Amino acid sequence: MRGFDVSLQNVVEYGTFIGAKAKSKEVKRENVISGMITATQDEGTIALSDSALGAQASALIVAGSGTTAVTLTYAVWAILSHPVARKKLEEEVAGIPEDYNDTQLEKLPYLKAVIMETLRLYGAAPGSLPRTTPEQGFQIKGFFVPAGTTVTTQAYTLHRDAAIFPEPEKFDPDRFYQKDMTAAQKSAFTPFGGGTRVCLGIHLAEMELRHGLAEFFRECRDITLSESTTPESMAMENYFLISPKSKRCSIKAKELAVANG
Ligand code: HEM
Repeated sequence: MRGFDVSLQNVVEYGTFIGAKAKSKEVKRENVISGMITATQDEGTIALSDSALGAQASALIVAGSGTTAVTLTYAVWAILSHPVARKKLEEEVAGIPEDYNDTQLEKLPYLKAVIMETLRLYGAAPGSLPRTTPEQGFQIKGFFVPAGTTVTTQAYTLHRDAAIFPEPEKFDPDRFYQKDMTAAQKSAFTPFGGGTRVCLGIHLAEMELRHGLAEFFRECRDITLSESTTPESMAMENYFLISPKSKRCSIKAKELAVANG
């Protein structure tokens, strides 16, 4: 717990530092925090305080780093554990030019399918996302839920509903490969949440996943999982953000063992 407190403290301190830097105009390039300052000034609303800016920056660090990192970690594990998927992905990403860009990556159908299947099984935040019903209450499937009730749904079980995703426990990118999702899949597939509070970083996260996986599976053709990486070591723990029980997915290149994640 002490370790957690220290980490949180570090994030808050760094967030405050970023906020102060953006305010002092030391950073020449526009970034999301300086954008917030400009937007509130333009609208004539009260300027964001240093602590509010720091809190925004800290929240983005927390929401935007571990989430993508753990999803990438599970993606690498899943692909290295499935030789057919690995071969298809390696062949697809090997076909793009050396100086590839994101527009080219977006057009790769197998990479897209791998990312969707990873997000289905190993999206970083698959737990409850609470909402409060509006003042007029809420009608759903013939039931009335009174105003002010906390309601929630979560991706974990929706993504493992066999009626929507057959053989749900199977890592199978082909279920999304060059196929449109069914209507039921579209409404159940919520790795980034949904509605007005949907993940703010959805497009950045998808871009990071595309780049991370494309680069890894172009460059690391001789990588295998280390013996210590097993379904047990990768079993999912969930304290709002998931992580493997062992906190890592160890891989090795030829004789050299490296830790990933
Ligand atoms: C694979 C990576 C990611 C996953 C799976 C993920 C997932 C989620 C989920 C499930 C939520 C809750 C949405 C809801 O309540 O409906 C969320 C919220 C949020 N995410 Fe992400 N996220 C990822 C990456 C990122 C990145 C890269 C950023 C920004 C740099 C980010 C910023 C945020 C923010 C700011 C919120 C709060 C939005 C709000 O309450 O209005 N996320 N994310």
